[in-house]
Amino acid sequence: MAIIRYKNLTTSVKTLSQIVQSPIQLRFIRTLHSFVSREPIPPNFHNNNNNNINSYYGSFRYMSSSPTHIVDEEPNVDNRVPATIITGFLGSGKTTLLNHILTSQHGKRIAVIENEFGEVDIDGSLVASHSSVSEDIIMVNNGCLCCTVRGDLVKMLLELVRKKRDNFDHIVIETTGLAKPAPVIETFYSDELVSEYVKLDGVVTLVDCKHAMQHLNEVKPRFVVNEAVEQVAYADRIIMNKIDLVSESELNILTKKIKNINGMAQIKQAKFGSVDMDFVLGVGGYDLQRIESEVDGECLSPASHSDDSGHGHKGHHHHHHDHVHDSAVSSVSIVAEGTLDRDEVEDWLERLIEEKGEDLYRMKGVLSVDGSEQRYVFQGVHSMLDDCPGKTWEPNEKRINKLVFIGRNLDETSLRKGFKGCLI
Ligand SMILES: Nc1nc2c(ncn2[C@@H]2O[C@H](COP(=O)(O)OP(=O)(O)OP(=O)(O)O)[C@@H](O)[C@H]2O)c(=O)[nH]1
Repeated sequence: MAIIRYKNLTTSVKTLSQIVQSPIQLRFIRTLHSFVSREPIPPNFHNNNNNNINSYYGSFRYMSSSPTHIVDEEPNVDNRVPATIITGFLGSGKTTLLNHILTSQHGKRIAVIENEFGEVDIDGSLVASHSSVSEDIIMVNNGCLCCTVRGDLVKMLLELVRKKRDNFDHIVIETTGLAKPAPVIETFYSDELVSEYVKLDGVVTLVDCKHAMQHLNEVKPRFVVNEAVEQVAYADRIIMNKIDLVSESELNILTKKIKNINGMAQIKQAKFGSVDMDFVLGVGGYDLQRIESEVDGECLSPASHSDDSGHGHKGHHHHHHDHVHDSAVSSVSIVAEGTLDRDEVEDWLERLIEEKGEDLYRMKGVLSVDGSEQRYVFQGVHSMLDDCPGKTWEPNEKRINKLVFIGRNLDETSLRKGFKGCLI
């Protein structure tokens, strides 16, 4: 069972009565986030095949009728519809990728939520002219998805699942070039109805290889976030787009820069957003069952730490610091053999999110804890922490713990100290 904990215990206690039981028995505790008023979803919404809906905001075009979706009613099967967030700086190629998704043969019926500043939905017409027949496209024109229209996003997601669930298999949300991903991600956790019916599949960030370095290095005034950095930091998948416009050495420098910010995401280079669909759809970025393969990826594989190799893994750690530019957002990864005291781990992680939740963008880990033959798997976004037992350790398998943290002003020394304090 996956449990989502929040740092604000008072809030949790206050709202225990509002715990929602989702199809995968995910216990959800509502936080202090602002909520928008909305109509309740009728219990039989799955069977509601009404094609005449209008979105609350902006134009809505329903582009096809589709075969009836068969809903698996088995208990413990996660029937929630996956949603992918596409983000990236202005002009990085988000619409180009979206068109690629909509015209590729992946067998999925996609509902699209887009938002653009201004009155004219230029991107909407671009997408529409390219898209195949089975997409829903909703435009949000009233501002940036991450701030003013977040409530609208909730409404639209609910509207989609309530009225048109039978007509799509996946939702793709294209954010404006300036959108900060965090509030959009939080929508999937902080709104109990959304989290009950929609699961966040992953954040895909487009990087314009020609201009990214300039944006990533831009020094912002105090308390002003650098959106380009944030978009890279929150990504599960990064598409380094427009590689036709840069040299090999420029690419290498940029790749290093990106890995310094986000040592967790898988990265692919592309021209015109042309990547395999399984790189962007069905990535399971927030799926505890898949954390292990994620942290086992290139970023945390022992081979990637050639500077320390040959000394075994014990106490092995790595900090993706950018020493050229003092970017406040970076990754810290820890790879170390040993077994941890489970209570200490839970205390440590909870303390961490309580004290540093604001600055901890993402964290993931696979740990060996005492008294368990199974891996202890966790993932977190800010002050949300989600954990569950993972795969069983083989009898003679080296118990190597792998953790990765992405955040602002991460204190590597204290993270390592915290980790070591849990070792038995
Ligand atoms: N040379 C080159 N141009 C590209 C590539 N990918 C996209 N473009 C072009 O870059 C421009 C911007 O691409 P879009 O897909 O509209 O970018 P976007 O991120 O949706 O842009 P905004 O919505 O303004 O944030 C378009 O003219 C694309 O044709 C690429 O790999 N190479």
